[in-house]
Amino acid sequence: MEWALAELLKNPETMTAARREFDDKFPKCHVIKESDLAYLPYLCACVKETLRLHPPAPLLLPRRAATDCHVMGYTVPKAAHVFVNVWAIGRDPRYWEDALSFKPERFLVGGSERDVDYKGSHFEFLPFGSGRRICSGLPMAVRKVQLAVATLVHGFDWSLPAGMAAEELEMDERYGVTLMKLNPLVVIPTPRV
Ligand code: HEM
Repeated sequence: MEWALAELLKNPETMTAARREFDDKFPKCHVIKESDLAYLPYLCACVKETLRLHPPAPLLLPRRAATDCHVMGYTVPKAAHVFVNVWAIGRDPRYWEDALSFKPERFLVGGSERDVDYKGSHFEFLPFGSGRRICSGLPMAVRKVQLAVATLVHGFDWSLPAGMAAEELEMDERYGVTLMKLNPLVVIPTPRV
């Protein structure tokens, strides 16, 4: 959620587009419910784009090779620990157009990645992993994050601390088991409803 808000603030045209989507479909005093998410494809694409650039588990969970195997010309010996760097895959320009830019529309109808979902069968996008150890909380996690981001975006105007321009907002990462912002996001909310 922190990364999503940071990206929306850093790319104000995406915040405006997400807002417009709400305002076109719901009255200002509307309290967003889970069932409303079906009408907010742009907001859902913002969450997807956030998870592409900032996967909370950047190396998934470690795997251990059950047998010697050969993958793309490399030999992986039996019992080797294997880490899948989904952070790097999500930013790889071989798989993503304009890979480092925050462009939610790539996941929408007409976008280059419109059919990519969370289920682990599109190997260029694996924020929840893949295969038999895929995140078992996936359906709940996606809905809850979408709902929380939607509520924050719809419910408040967000501004940066005095004098800070959107382009100055740093996106440095603290690398670890989970991928966090190096410096926590500082923003000023003003209720809209
Ligand atoms: C945005 C939120 C979340 C993200 C990005 C996420 C991501 C992940 C990832 C990448 C894995 C490892 C998958 C793999 O190595 O293939 C995982 C495993 C797991 N996650 Fe999540 N997760 C999230 C939320 C949740 C929630 C809310 C729950 C529980 C309600 C949950 C339960 C689990 C469990 C139990 C596993 C281990 C599955 C296994 O090893 O069989 N996760 N998650």
